[in-house]
Amino acid sequence: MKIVMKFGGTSVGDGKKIRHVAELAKSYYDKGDQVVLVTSALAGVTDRLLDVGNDACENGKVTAVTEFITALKQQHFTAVDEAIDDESVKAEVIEFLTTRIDELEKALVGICYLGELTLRSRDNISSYGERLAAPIVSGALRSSGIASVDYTGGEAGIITTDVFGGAKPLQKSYALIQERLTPGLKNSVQVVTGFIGENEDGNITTLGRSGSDYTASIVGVGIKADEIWLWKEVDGIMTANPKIVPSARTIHFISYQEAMELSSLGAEVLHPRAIEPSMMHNIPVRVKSTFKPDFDGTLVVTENKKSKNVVKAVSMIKKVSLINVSSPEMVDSVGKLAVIFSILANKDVGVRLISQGSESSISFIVNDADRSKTVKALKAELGEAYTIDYRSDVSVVAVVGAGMAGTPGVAKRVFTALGKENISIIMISQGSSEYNISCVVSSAEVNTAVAALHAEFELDKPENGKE
Ligand SMILES: Nc1ncnc2c1ncn2[C@@H]1O[C@H](COP(=O)(O)OP(=O)(O)O)[C@@H](O)[C@H]1O
Ligand SMILES: N[C@@H](CC(=O)OP(=O)(O)O)C(=O)O
Repeated sequence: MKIVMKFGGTSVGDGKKIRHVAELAKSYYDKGDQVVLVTSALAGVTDRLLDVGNDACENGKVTAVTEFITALKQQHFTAVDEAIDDESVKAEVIEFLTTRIDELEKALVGICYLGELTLRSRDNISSYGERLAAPIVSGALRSSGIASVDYTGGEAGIITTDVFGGAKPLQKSYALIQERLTPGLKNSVQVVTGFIGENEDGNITTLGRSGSDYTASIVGVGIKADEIWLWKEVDGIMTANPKIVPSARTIHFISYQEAMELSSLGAEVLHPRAIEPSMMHNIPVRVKSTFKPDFDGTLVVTENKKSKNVVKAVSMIKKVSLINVSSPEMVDSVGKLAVIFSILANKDVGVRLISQGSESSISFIVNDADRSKTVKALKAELGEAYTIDYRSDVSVVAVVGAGMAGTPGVAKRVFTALGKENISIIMISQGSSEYNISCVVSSAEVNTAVAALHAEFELDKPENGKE
């Protein structure tokens, strides 16, 4: 089989874990599979890179950069030591990482002096996590006796739009990936950095936070993979986040559509865009646990396997704000909603949920990070005839499943289950696909809401009576 295997930050968290990842990939390669490996940065590194970049820009402290670089070097050199046995491979990788980290230090010091961090330089800085991880993973493979080369996303052929922080691959990427990666498929395991690509001018771009799943899907389409495997610290896509609901179960089959709804409604197990390229080319995506390689995990496929459960999973979105816009001017008028949403679009604000309670008001959910610019822009542009208010203490809880479409009574069960827990629903939204019902509740109650809905739809019981 031709498989793209993606390992997230938790799976490559340190040298021991990288060694395990290399062993896993080797075991499939030795069995005759053709494997391309996509790696994320070591857990937490991307966050730290973004923090140090912002700090360099705001405070300009070169000493803080030097301290960060020392720690980063130490972390990655320790990982090399733990993951790679062969001394000459070890020396090669250390030399390469040293050059790359020096380059990063210079960029950060530059930001300190300039006091400026453009979107382009932010992408460049945040790309270093993956650009430091890939050589270690590739080195661990070489050390175990497998030929391996590592590529940045751009080197592998991922050429993107110029939207720094949220770039998308251009159509030509797929042919480029095929051309560049196919020759090495038979006799090596090639390693590609997740999360990053480059624009047509050769500048590094990023595909959005947690974008390595998306990379795997893009590479999978490029090499015409049989399956794309996303290795995680969890058993697969589960009926709820197992950290919130310990009795959550693995969903064995889920459709592309359901998986997309689930991830865009907050299930961090999958990047919302990750499914898109694989769905367009009908490549199955498997979500598997690095701790249980023999467990099949979840298979995401076209077919909507109707399960006994109308609801397949419960998810939640935290760190969001509810914005209410109301005005008598909205009654009996055409185009007012277009004006409101154009204001948001001009400020680059994505809307996560919308609900219109009456003709004179509309409510929607945006990420917390966008709240203040949204409120400011709406107030400035809509004027005094409009009332704009917001709540920042809210979260979204959603039930998702294709079985909900056309099944009466699901909404009643959602409201009753939340009511029994005394949870008041601040806003309701349902997609026209009828694949989800989402409710905005207070953040203090969202975990209870998830657990209550999980219990109401009996998601802790084996589907169709068997595991
Ligand atoms: N429905 C869900 N099923 C499985 N995991 C979920 C779900 N919702 C949220 N999660 C969380 O998503 C994370 C996915 O695993 P992780 O290995 O961290 O992925 P990656 O490293 O690729 O980002 C887990 O921490 C898990 O708690
Ligand atoms: N390292 C990037 C990309 C990524 O996909 O990471 P992870 O697979 O650990 O979610 C991020 O933190 O956003």
